[in-house]
Amino acid sequence: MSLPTPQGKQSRVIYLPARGHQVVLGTAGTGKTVMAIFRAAHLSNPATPGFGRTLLATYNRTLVTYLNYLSPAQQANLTIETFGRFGRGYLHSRSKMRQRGIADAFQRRALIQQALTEVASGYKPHTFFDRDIGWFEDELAWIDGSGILTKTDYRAVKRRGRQTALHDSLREVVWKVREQYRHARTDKGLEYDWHDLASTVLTELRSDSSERRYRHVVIDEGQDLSPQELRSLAAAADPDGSVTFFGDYAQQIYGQDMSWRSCGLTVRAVEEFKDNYRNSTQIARVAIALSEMPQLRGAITDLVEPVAPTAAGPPPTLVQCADEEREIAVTQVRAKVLGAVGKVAVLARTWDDARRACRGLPYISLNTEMGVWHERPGIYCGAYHSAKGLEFDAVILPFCGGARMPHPETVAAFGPDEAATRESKLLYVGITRARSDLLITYSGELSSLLPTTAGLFATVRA
Ligand SMILES: Nc1ncnc2c1ncn2[C@@H]1O[C@H](COP(=O)(O)OP(=O)(O)OP(=O)(O)O)[C@@H](O)[C@H]1O
Repeated sequence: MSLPTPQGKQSRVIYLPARGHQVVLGTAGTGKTVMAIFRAAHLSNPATPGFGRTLLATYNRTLVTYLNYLSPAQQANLTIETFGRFGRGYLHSRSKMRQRGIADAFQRRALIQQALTEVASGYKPHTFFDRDIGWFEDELAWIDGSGILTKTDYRAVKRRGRQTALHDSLREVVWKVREQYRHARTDKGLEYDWHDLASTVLTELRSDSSERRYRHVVIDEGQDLSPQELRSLAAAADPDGSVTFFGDYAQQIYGQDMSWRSCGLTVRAVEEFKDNYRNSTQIARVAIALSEMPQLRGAITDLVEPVAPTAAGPPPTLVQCADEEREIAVTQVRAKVLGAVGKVAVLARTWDDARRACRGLPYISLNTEMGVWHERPGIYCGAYHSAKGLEFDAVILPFCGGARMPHPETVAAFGPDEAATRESKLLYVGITRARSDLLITYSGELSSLLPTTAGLFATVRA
């Protein structure tokens, strides 16, 4: 795989000082991942003054597979891994991690549900307890990801990103659920889950005066790591080394006014990438129109239409179908055609829907078990969130009717406004994965989250 030649600001970012903290921001397709790889290769190269062992960290395993594929050559000094793997390995090296000591997502959900039922039994019936379990999972993840360790701090903190503040008495309840959940989890021999691992990693690193394994840490897709994970990574780098954060801050889920300093980074200036090298002009226009819709206004800034060398492409197509079976048929016909000559991703809001759209097709699943990244033509299938950071020649997004987008579970958990913002960010990820072809299908009403500006799409009925 040959990486593109860095242009303009990109080259500068690779050669930023090998000491201190650096932040590089840019919207989709501006070359952050590629430059993160160049930067990590540079810092781990013995020819670089101040070189040293370098960790290139990101948030999911599919992305690690992709980064490994893109990396010019396996270098002895370079480790590419997820935050979770780094954290688990570090705690293991400090005798703070036993085999199978981390609750997986299913165990976590079941234990939170059980804790919620137990706590609710001590109160009079209240609609708060009827909230979707996803809301409680998300709130606990936010508490741990933010590094909130006491009830007092939780009650005092302003919950960013949430449109309606949670009443103090309800925070009391959430805290009880959290404590109950953690007791039940510990009773099962599960010391951690993937959300609270970072707090122990950070505490351990702060008291660990031994030499750091990594002189440099480079973080890709940093907006998807929690503040506590970022603090841990900053603490994991040698004080004489460097930390370089690449991310799309505009899409950060932990709130936009989270300061770098509070994430453990001391940053003097922020580098920004503005040129989109991935999407055709037509696809970028759809993404821009989406970012300007009320539910995302202000959340995604400075998105720009691509500059050369990206060519113009065919108009994105919006297909109105009689029903979902018809959507599947259209998706499959187009996936076969596009997948014969390039990489096509069929992405849906949930894994179930993605698999349903691809049933019977020969496809490669974008799941975290994907051990090898393929650059050959074919059909790739996954949920929107599994495609973060990746790119394809063509993207098909089935099931974009109003009944499925926003996802009803998200609406139930967070209410219509917050759900619209969250779900639009996922749509934004899906749309911006496409280099040249984009096809969206729906049945019933079109999702209100999608832009309908005249001329954005070629519209077809099937
Ligand atoms: N200077 C360049 N010249 C040509 N192509 C480039 C250049 N920089 C990046 N690209 C290409 O643009 C595409 C997007 O790059 P990359 O995946 O690094 O972007 P990103 O900012 O990480 O995007 P996202 O945040 O959406 O995942 C890739 O195909 C990459 O090879």
